[in-house]
Amino acid sequence: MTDQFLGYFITFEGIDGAGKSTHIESFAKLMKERYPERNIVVTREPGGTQLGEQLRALLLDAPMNLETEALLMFAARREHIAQVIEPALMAGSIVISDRFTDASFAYQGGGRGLSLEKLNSLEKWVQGRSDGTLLQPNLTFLFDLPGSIAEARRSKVRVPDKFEQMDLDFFEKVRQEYLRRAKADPQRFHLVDATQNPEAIWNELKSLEIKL
Ligand SMILES: Nc1ncnc2c1ncn2[C@@H]1O[C@H](COP(=O)(O)OP(=O)(O)O)[C@@H](O)[C@H]1O
Ligand SMILES: Cc1cn([C@H]2C[C@H](O)[C@@H](COP(=O)(O)OP(=O)(O)O)O2)c(=O)[nH]c1=O
Repeated sequence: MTDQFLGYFITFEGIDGAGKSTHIESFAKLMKERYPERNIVVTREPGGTQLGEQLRALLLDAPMNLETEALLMFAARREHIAQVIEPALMAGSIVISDRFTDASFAYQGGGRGLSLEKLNSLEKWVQGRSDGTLLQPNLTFLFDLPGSIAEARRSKVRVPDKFEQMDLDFFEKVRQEYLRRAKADPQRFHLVDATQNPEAIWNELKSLEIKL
């Protein structure tokens, strides 16, 4: 039997420093105002569960083999789906996640060079459902901007983690893989020009009609 999701799954994606975190909480509030009867779940990857947060601490700090990194990202994701995302969607909640699988394709695939074949099989394994479909976001905001602008924004405010220490060439490859995926699935992706000022971005997010 097909498990019917009554909820709606939204993800925020983009290279580090693109401006996702700046907008995610206000966006969650906006959804609550629009849909007061719905429960809103704001979560993140890697993370979102106790185990996922432990894996996050390792992933953002310890240098590791590429396959190990991908497997741990997807292990954290499996737990996140099982404990948080699927139950919330089954109960009709709106789930808003700071990153999901597009980030694995972009960072481990585009950035570090893991093959699409391996990423596709991990995705199938971790997001596969009993009816043969894959759990996917209904809507993904991709905050797009050149790596140099993102780097300048980051350097003002934070101590870089493992990924944020990567060079511009890495972030350009990550960005290109995000854009490739957005082009391949225009129905799911909404591309945000993240070079705009925060007010303009917020107006864009607010004006988007979202049909649950
Ligand atoms: N549109 C913007 N223009 C200029 N600076 C921004 C913009 N959006 C966010 N910032 C700033 O850039 C930094 C990184 O933003 P953040 O939202 O943490 O990015 P992300 O979550 O995508 O890594 C923060 O200091 C934030 O205030
Ligand atoms: C979900 C995910 C994140 N990442 C990376 C991207 C980011 O550099 C990092 C954590 O993302 P993020 O939460 O955006 O970092 P911050 O708290 O600094 O805003 O993990 C991957 O490499 N693969 C993945 O599958």
